Amino acid sequence: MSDPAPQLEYAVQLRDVWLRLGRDAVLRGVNLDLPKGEHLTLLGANGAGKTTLLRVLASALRPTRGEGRILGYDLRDSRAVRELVHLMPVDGALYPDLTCAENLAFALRMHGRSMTVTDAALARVGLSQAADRRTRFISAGMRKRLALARAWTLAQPLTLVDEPFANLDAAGRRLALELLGDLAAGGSTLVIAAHEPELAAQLAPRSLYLAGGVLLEGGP
Ligand SMILES: Nc1ncnc2c1ncn2[C@@H]1O[C@H](COP(=O)(O)OP(=O)(O)OP(=O)(O)O)[C@@H](O)[C@H]1O
Repeated sequence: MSDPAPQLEYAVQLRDVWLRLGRDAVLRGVNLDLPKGEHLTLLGANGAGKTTLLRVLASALRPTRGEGRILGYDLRDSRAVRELVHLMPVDGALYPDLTCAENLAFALRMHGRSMTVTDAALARVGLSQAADRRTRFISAGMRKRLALARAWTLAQPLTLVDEPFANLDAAGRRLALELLGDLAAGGSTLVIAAHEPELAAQLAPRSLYLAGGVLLEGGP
């Protein structure tokens, strides 16, 4: 299948994307058109390939076969894609020896943004008291809050979130909905991989289901 023509109204265009890791084909002929501003919930059992697909969309993994565009840029143009996309991995991908405030400031600096918003972002996620604690010493839920604060502060045009509700208490899940809702309202397109379809659907009513590396419409 040929490279899709760049269409600026699409956040994601994938054509027959295959990805092989080791011996296994983890993604098998994935096709996807996601218009800008239309948010997507990605469902599927453990090991179905959700994280792998998010990593392909972030240009962190290159398809073995097939083509794709992110906001009009070829997926192979990693530099351009990474300027526009934020991937929030399931473990938060924080630097364990940096404090909460330093983790946020570092991300902002890497994107040439002002670091003056760090305090406000920490306050927004209830982590003001933990600002100076190294992230290796905070709880999994606090790390999730910090990773959400980083995604919210960066507010990239395409935000990919892997299990944003995992490890959060009820207040944390409400906060995740609010922060991701702010991102959507601000114009970021969201792709949310989650095991909580009813929560994710509040933000992203369109859902697709991965099974054995194949992307299907609807639920299981
Ligand atoms: N680096 C790797 N090398 C080989 N296989 C891998 C690698 N990373 C992931 N896989 C395999 O790819 C498949 C899909 O994994 P992936 O993490 O994308 O699933 P997932 O849908 O996100 O699962 P979960 O819901 O458990 O987070 C799994 O079978 C996994 O073992």
